Amino acid sequence: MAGLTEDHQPIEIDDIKEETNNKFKKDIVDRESGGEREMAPPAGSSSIHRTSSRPLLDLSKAAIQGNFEEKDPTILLPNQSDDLSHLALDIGGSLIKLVYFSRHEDRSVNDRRKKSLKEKFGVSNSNRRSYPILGGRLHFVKFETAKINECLDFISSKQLHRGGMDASHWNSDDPNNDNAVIKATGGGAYKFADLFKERLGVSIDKEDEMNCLVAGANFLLKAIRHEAFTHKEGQKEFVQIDQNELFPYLLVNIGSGVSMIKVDGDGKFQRVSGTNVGGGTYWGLGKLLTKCKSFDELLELSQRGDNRTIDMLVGDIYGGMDYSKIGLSASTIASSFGKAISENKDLQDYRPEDISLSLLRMISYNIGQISYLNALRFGLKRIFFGGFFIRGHAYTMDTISFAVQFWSKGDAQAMFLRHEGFLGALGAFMSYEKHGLDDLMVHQLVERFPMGAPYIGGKIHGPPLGDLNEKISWMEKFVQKGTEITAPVPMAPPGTTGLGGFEVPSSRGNTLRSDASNLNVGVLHLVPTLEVFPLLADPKTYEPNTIDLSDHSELEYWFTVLSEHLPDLVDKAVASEGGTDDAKRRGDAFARAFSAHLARLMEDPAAYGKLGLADLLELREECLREFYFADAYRSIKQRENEASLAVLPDLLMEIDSMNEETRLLTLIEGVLAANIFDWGSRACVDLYHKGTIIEIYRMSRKKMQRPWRVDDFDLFKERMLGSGDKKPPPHKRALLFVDNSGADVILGMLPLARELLRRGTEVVLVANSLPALNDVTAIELPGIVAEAAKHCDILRRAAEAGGLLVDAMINIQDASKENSVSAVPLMVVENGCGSPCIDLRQVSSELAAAAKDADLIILEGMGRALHTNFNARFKCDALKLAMVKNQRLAEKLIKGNIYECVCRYESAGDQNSSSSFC
Ligand SMILES: CC(C)(COP(=O)(O)O)[C@@H](O)C(=O)NCCC(=O)O
Ligand SMILES: [Mn+2]
Repeated sequence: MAGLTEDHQPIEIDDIKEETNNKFKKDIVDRESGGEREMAPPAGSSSIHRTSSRPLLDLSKAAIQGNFEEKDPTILLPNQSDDLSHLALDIGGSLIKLVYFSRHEDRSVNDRRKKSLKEKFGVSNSNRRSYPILGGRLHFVKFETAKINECLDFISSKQLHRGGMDASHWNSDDPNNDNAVIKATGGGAYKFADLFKERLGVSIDKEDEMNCLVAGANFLLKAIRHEAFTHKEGQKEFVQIDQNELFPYLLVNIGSGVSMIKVDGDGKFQRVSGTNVGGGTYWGLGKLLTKCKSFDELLELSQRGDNRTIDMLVGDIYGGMDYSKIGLSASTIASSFGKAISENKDLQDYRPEDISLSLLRMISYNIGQISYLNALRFGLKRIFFGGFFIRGHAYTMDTISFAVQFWSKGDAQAMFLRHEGFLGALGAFMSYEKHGLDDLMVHQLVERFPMGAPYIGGKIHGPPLGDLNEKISWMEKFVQKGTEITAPVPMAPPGTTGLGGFEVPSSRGNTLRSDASNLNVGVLHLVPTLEVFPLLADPKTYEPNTIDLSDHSELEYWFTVLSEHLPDLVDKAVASEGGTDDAKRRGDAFARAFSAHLARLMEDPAAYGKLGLADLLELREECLREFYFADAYRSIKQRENEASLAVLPDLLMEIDSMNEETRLLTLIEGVLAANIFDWGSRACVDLYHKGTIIEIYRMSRKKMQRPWRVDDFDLFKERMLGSGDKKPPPHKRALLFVDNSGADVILGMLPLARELLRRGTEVVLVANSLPALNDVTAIELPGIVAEAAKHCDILRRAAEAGGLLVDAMINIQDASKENSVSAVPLMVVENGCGSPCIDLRQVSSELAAAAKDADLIILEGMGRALHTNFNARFKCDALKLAMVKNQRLAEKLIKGNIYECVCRYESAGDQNSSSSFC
């Protein structure tokens, strides 16, 4: 991603002051001598490529991120990728599964704002990064074993075998390690060991398959929030597993044969049973009976089958009746393939589709039944199924679920894993010592779905994508070739696989596709700095999303909103990059990629884990970043900032002429009115064509009559000003989660912050780490505050005290040194997100540190206070302020209309309070 100069243009390394460049190079050398990997760039070179022996930093296209005038700006290295990689493999009979980790060096250099925060809050994690997605990434890729050479090319092109590992550790001290070793499991680890040595010069360290399966499953179940799911009648439902209650469980791995493993803890397990009737049986018999050429083809066939033509049902024996005395319905399979005995038919008289389905049900039921009996034997309630037989196939999962449900009478539950194909490879990966990943917690992992990941991770793919250009041309080819993903998706509820396992599947359309693209695994970003927001009243039950997209009509609605917004967004994004041909091409690719994501999710809403509106909105931002659109709304934000700053002094004067009570009301009205500046809302964007920013702001303020639709202002006022003679103490520290640039932050939130400061409350402005729509970012805020501070003593002193003002303000600082000593500080922290919404289970460590002494939270805007967190409860006082800029949401959430407002206040001690709907 390119960095921004002050006029927000991308800059190249040549543009960076020589001093900065030298400083940066020195910084790298300093860090090396501090014990990190050696990676000194050769003098005078700005583009450094890997040597064959070890990875080096690639400084080409390095760019400053943030304010160019900062003394120690953050420098990003867009071309530096996968600098430290580690790889593990599971080489099976048909597929090679590859898990590799790319760790990025901490590329941020000193940042004054962060330094002062560190002093103030004592942020403990020394590993902090300014850029939330640079920690490291875990990638999941597959190849056909028959095409092992493609796999070797992939490893070689990414130099994944050169991760600096010795026999058991990574981070070997010897970078010229000739004894490089790759951990691998599966039969192919033995079969292809020589080939790996010959082609890549590496040895294979063979890991026990069962060990790996268990280690992989344990890691996934502990570290990934939406990993396990149940599957009933075509519907996935994610199950939140409490880490402390994970063990014991039964892991059923369905490969060619089936293993049943009782897992009691990390490294504690026992293979308690198994069956020789497994995936190999289905594929082998299926091949003989149907002449299918591949496993997927056989599964595909089953979707069009009717097993009643070949299975003997209870009804066939009892003249169409149920055998109700023992609880068997007429449609229950009495004997798989049993009809073939009495009918005078040959193999060719049966449809291959029916044979395939009959086989699939026979084997799935059998596995489900044996699994349940073993669970019963050991008193296990949870059974997780994995292995190549399942491969995301809806009908298989339904059948197994039904069998477990049926035999346990609902007592036990079958669960499946989203990364089920990668258990072994992940386990092999976990067997490297000292990578520390086994200690990672749920909140430190963020799964992203870059274009390519759902396809290369799921489908077996060809040569690796190198750079963005390749990705774009790949997208172009992809769209030309297969229209099924970008084609309009039918707006029908997802098909079901039938009423339980013993019935005939009622619908077997696209949603039951057996192909491997159903395995949607993204890239796991490991961000050790993320933390759970410490002020959440109950983190375990916290659910960020207010809108549940598993309701199909909701999904359909938001799908349409986002699709319709796309052309305008692409225009803005392309313009933000100068409207060049390259930008247009990227814009086009972005639109295709995002449409493909939307189509995929319409087809299978749970494809990427549990889907909420916040996830969709974040996906859009991530997709923009993937195609190198750093900040699509940058010029709009700048224009609105300038216009708002120009009228701020008049607004402050007007506010200062009021008494305390009127002032507080005016300030809250101001926040609500200014929240109208939202470039993500279609209605608002239509409005902007009708007047200038200031005209719209005036109009919006005029309409601010109370009562608002949700109006807890009186409660808030009482806490702030007291009633009668009782004057409550001010809050100690307030966290203000700010939303949009321009009027929203400058004419709305800053004046409110100023009031709090004036009353002796420390204020922390919490802003996005990365751009999203027209939201203000933590990097932009200090500049805005500095401008505002030119017109206001309170803000200036507080900003100085909070370490916000930099060199530009040094003269003013000197002039008012005495005042600044006593002022309560105004600070800025980044929230760790790049989305219009906020998931408080994963926030930056600096926000978590700032939250520790906070006793007031103000969440502002539709994304942060309505789409997410509307129902969130906090340990301290919380004020949620937003204008509802969408008619449907207004009706649904507040039983009101578009442009009505929410002022919801919940005090710390009053967790059960319900707001006053007016
Ligand atoms: C993306 C947004 C949540 C941003 O709102 P904000 O948080 O800035 O108040 C909002 O603009 C939105 O929900 N837009 C989509 C709905 C619509 O166009 O009506
Ligand atoms: Mn916003």
